Amino acid sequence: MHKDLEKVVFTEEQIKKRVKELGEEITRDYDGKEIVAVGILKGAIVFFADLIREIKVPVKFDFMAASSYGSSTKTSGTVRILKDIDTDIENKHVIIIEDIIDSGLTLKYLKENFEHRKAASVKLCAMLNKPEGRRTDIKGDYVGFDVPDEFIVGYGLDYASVYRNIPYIGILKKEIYS
Ligand SMILES: O=P(O)(O)OC[C@H]1O[C@H](OP(=O)(O)OP(=O)(O)O)[C@H](O)[C@@H]1O
Ligand code: HPA
Ligand SMILES: [Mg+2]
Repeated sequence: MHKDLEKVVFTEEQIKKRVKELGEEITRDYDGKEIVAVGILKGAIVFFADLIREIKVPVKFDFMAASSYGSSTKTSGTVRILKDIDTDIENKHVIIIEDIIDSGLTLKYLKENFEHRKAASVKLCAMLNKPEGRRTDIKGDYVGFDVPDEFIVGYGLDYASVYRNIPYIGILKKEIYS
């Protein structure tokens, strides 16, 4: 285990199995349709790359960069769009792909933004969900695992831009950020 982690919460094997199941569920739900998968940079990139290979209907990729945490473990409360998609999503079936739903502020903002662009449907897919962090009523349509109310890193999730390349998911030691 990485020396800065307090605990591993999901191993590489558990992640792989769950991602495959999510891909199968999405494949069933979108039978006969084409998906526009929008990955939210940077955190979602690892999950995005794994998930789209488990989806067996046609998938177009796009990316949006949003940031609300900066170098903190608490949300700033303001979602900044740093890069927009370049696909016209009008009448398209969009799945927004995220690493984690915590306060829910990022996804609430993005979902409303996408609906204004007249997508045929907008669903939310997140590898992790932290129910105790929630500050809005947003809910994921496809969720990998629930995590405890701790600061999580690995599998794309960072603290101050570090730890994204850890291939499993763990709890960061409090002494690292307090
Ligand atoms: O539900 P919320 O409280 O809004 O938190 C979730 C969002 O916060 C993190 O992104 P961050 O802003 O840290 O940017 P990053 O993806 O580049 O790390 C994470 O990747 C989600 O996008
Ligand atoms: O627990 C978390 N870890 C990393 N990034 C995050 N963004 C929201 N919550 C988290
Ligand atoms: Mg993010």
